Amino acid sequence: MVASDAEARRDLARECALAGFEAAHPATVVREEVALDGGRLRIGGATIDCDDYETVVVLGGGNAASQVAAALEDVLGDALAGGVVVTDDPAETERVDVRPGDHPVPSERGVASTQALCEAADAVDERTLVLAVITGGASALLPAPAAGLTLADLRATTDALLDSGATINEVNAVRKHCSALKGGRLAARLAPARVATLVFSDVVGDDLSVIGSGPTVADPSTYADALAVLDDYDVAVPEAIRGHLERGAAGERAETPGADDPAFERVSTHVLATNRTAVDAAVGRAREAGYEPLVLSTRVRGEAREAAKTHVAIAEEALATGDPLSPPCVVVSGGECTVTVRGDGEGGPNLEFALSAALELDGETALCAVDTDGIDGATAAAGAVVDAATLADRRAARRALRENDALPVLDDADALVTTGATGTNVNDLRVLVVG
Ligand SMILES: O=C(O)C(=O)CO
Repeated sequence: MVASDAEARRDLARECALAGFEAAHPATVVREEVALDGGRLRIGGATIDCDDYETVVVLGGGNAASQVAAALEDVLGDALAGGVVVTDDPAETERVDVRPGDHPVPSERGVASTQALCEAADAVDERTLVLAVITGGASALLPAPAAGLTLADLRATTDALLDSGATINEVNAVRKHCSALKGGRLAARLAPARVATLVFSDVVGDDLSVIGSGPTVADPSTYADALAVLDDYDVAVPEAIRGHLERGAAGERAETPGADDPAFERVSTHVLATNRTAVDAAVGRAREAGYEPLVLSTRVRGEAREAAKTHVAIAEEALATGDPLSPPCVVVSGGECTVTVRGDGEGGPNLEFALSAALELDGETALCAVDTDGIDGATAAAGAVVDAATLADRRAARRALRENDALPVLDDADALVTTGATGTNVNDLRVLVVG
């Protein structure tokens, strides 16, 4: 293998991934998807006449919420009166109040910020157009304990759910039924205002009622579903939570609003960016570089180290037989892999994906695996770029993988992709460059 060819493949893998980050950044997305033209607000294919409303405000939360708010300020200018968003990744804004919260476990300051959001929500009326910004992370960043519950109850429940192996749909069925805001309750609070919800999806499959626990979306799940999740996964939660859910299932608490609830009569939902946004941009960069691209799937999930082997197998097949496409080619996938933590090391799903791939790769292939929010697991890296030459000591690398300690090995190999918080969050992205 010629060293410069290998380097070019690694560079291209990284460039494709970074193109994905840029395309999914709120500044890029909002510039493309939202425009104000003579009082008419275009959001994707829909149009709302701002002149029908006295006030336009932005309310919401999520990792990317303040970046979306800043981009909306640019588009709307004086037409935007203000608003409140809660985030852990603050951007500079002029009109919208950016308040702090924490993720993935809710915090005291998140509760205070969400209280400010609720007060702003209670101040709107039918002459208000609310742009409700919901991005990944909103479930933890917008904690509003239901009556009788405390932040400590929510924190203990979040911790237990995140360790349980339950899917995000299941986790959020519980969170929605412990909240005064999630599962459509924010929409109920905002009615009769006109609400246009702007969504950045970090959920595989983009179920609107799951993204950020769907504060403005009708909720198909029930208290009984929430209890079933706790039972199916043996999740130990505080007595107050179980009691609350049991009373809800017995009909003593109001259900989250469903599709026929009048709360949603004046609510529309607009998905501005998904994993596909990043995947398409990565494909575009590959094409520019003269490589035939293939989108494998935007729904790859499961144990990261195993999914990595499947990706390597696809590259091997391409090199050996030209199926599913002939090299030089670029295979892109998205979705969200998980890690079953057994050791006590530093890593995340993308770092484990990359390390597992590096142990298998042989031949003219480079792979980049990154989290589009720039923070894989709880590390300071977005992910890594690897190839057959990345690992100097394979035994040590295998041991690191066993101990969930991918970060130091990939750092020593100078393989990390380190971007810092990217301002967006549309799940994971992997790029295989096959020479
Ligand atoms: O990230 C969150 O807040 C979710 O619950 C999924 O969008």
